[in-house]
Amino acid sequence: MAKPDLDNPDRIRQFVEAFYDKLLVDERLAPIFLDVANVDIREHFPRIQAYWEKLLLGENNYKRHTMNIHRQLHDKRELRSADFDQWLAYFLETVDEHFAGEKAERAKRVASQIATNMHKALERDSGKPL
Ligand code: HEM
Repeated sequence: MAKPDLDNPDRIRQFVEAFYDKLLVDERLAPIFLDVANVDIREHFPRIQAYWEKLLLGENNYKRHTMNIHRQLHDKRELRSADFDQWLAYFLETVDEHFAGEKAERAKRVASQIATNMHKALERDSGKPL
């Protein structure tokens, strides 16, 4: 059967759950979420969902400063090239495992672009390759 597209809030919620199933057991990335940032998943998930609803569905219920949040995180634990590569690999893998279509392609493109830009911005701030 054809995979669904990432085109409504319920599918975005399923995507976020499947993506974090990977992130939160990865030995490189899980400690960044659980120990460094000490995230409360009950607060974090709705924010990630709202973020992707904004980028994919044009909803306007996410109004936080994602770059500054990652800058603060980076000050506590440097976010390096290998971290971004692994984060993005799980993102692309999760989309491809469960979804297909125009929004699914858009999600992968946008995530790749933002990851690249975020990494470059952190490198610029720090004045060295990360
Ligand atoms: C090395 C790669 C990344 C790591 C390890 C990472 C880790 C984290 C962590 C630990 C938080 C929680 C921060 C906190 O609450 O203090 C967070 C928040 C978030 N991340 Fe990332 N992240 C990465 C890349 C990205 C990228 C590329 C995007 C976007 C495409 C993204 C989107 C978000 C969003 C939307 C939030 C929620 C911020 C909020 O509280 O409003 N992250 N990330």
